[in-house]
Amino acid sequence: MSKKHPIISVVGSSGAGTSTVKNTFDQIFRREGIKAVSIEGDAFHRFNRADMKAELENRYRAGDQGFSHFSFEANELGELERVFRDYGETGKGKTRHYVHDDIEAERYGTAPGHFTDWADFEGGSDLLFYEGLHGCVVNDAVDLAGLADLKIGVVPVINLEWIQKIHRDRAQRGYSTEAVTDVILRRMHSYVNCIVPQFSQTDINFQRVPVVDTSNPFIARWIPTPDESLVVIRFKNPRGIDFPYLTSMISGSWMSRANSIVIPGNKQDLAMQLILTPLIERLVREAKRA
Ligand SMILES: Nc1ncnc2c1ncn2[C@@H]1O[C@H](COP(=O)(O)OP(=O)(O)O)[C@@H](O)[C@H]1O
Ligand SMILES: O=C(COP(=O)(O)O)[C@H](O)[C@H](O)COP(=O)(O)O
Repeated sequence: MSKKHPIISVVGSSGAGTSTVKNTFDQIFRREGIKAVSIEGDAFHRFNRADMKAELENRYRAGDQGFSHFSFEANELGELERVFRDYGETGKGKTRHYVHDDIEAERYGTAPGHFTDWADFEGGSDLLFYEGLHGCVVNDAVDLAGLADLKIGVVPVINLEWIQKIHRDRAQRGYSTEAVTDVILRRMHSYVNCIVPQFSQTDINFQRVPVVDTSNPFIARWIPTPDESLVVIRFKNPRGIDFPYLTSMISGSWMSRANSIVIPGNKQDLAMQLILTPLIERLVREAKRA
């Protein structure tokens, strides 16, 4: 846990919505005058696209059906832990970008399926913001959750997550529904063993639940909209959370458990601002005092 240089870690599976949630954090940082440096989790993949394809084929031939981008050994988690630890101690560190598609290729000047060079974080930041697949991993080799000061899970119910991934990968990455379905199936073992356990480490989970039929996510013509969903917000430690304030400020919200509030899907942005702003402000205030 770093105080002088706090770390916020937002974790979610592929297609869960962590990049989308980053937009809300950016709004809070902008409004509060907070300078954040950020890491996209894909930057710590171990292989580029071609090498990953070869690694997958080798492992399949060796009988390892469970290997995928979600697997610990497909990512440089030891390196990520070093970046978290160094940042927590010094406010310094480095990252890179994994280029998924032509838009990102244009932005970073690197071909899709490849990494940009490592680059140091800008100096003078107030905090480090991580969003991606593995920011709260705790296993025999690393304890990333222990180094993050605020841990957020983005965990839509699985049928919705699959709809979101299929639509995003078709629209932005040029994959077919069949190809994305194959990736979903292939990643099931590592999803259960590497991604899901993190959501027990997080401080707050945002779970979007559609209130329209998603029985067959592989034929959904569009992603259920915020108006077509609810969001369950669960607090690992509800002490200190002003639930009466939240339910009074978020119309249509209610408490489903002593540590969980349910809100209309179109109030997620408002809820995140109301909940996260004071938590982020406190992290930065304590950092300045440290
Ligand atoms: N709260 C939401 N409501 C509606 N669509 C969403 C929501 N969050 C994410 N999406 C959509 O789901 C897809 C995946 O989101 P993205 O942020 O790219 O996921 P990730 O970065 O976790 O892989 C995108 O098409 C995005 O627009
Ligand atoms: O799924 C993820 C996680 O990222 P996200 O959360 O953005 O989905 C991988 O980064 C891509 O699948 C890389 O594979 P590819 O080389 O096929 O892009």
